Amino acid sequence: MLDQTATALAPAPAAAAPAIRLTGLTRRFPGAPAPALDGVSLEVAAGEVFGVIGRSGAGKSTLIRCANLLERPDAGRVEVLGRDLTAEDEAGLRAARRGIGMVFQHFNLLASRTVAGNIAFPLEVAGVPRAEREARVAELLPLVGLAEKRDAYPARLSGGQKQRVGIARALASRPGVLLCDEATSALDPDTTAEILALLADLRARLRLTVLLITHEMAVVKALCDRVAVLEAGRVIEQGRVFDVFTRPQAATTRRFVAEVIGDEIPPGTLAALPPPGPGEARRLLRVLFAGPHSTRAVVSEASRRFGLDLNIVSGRIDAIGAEPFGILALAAYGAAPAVEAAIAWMRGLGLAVDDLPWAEGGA
Ligand SMILES: Nc1ncnc2c1ncn2[C@@H]1O[C@H](COP(=O)(O)OP(=O)(O)OP(=O)(O)O)[C@@H](O)[C@H]1O
Repeated sequence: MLDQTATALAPAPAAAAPAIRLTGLTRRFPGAPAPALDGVSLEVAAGEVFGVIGRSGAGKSTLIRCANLLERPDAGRVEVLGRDLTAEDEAGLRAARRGIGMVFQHFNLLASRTVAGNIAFPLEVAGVPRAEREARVAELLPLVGLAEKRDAYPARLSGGQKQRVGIARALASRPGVLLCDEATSALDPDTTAEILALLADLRARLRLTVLLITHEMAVVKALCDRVAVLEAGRVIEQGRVFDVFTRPQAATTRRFVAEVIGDEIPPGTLAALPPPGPGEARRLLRVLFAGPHSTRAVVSEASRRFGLDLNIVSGRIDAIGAEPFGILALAAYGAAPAVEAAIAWMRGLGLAVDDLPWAEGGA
């Protein structure tokens, strides 16, 4: 049975349909003033880690529950590994769910079973013979770093260890896709980092396809290839994590991104800057360097070439995956055409330059 499942759920070839395709998902709970999901569409490619981020109440839990039909959408379609779950009857759904692993925020372990017993549980339910179950558990324990804890009961485990069990259990039937519901939200920061590293490692080794929901941008940054931002049941922005982090479009996304990118201008900084001199323009610019630019050289050369006074008011150099980037906020003083020319010159170098509002002290 295990082998059959594995074959049926082998990763799709590159040109095939996405591993998960959600189309026009809508869910309104009876009596609720607004729908929890309002026409959500997204696609997760085979081997991709896709994050859905949103504030409390945005609709994330409803979305992930709809993705395996634990919650039935009022409208829309859920396709997983080429199978339309919305068209399946209960028996079909049970079979399809064996190809979908689920990791929960609160682990949902059985207190009366050992670590091995919890990991083997979905295999037992699926009727996998004992010897095969034991072989699979023996494979999974070292993979999640729990080789020593085989016979421990959940009450004796730390939160991080419990989630390792939850992850191993989700992988037990070699699912074609993994759904993660706030997998690190119940953990402290160090344990969160550990579990994120484990998921990143498993993802690389097993080429997992993952759809995860989270309210933490750090999770998206550490794990995801692409991200969708959910607000009031709608996707307000989606794209590659690098693009969304470095050039967020929606105000909500900018707030999320600021939490992890840390490119906010420290309070009081702008108020401390001088007003523009007579005939001078003063602009606040956000300059994004993607790739191996030297921020210092660009700032000093722009200043020299165009006769500007450029003050760095905040700066941050970071990387998302293997892609480095830098973000600077510059207060630019000089003749208006010279500032324009400097902006055009920087854009010509491939930098993204945007105006920021002069939020303090008045422009
Ligand atoms: N079973 C339910 N009955 C009625 N309303 C519900 C139900 N489940 C969710 N809702 C409502 O639907 C909206 C979306 O909830 P959902 O739990 O999906 O959001 P969320 O982004 O996961 O938030 P949180 O992070 O707080 O769980 C909220 O307004 C919520 O109150």
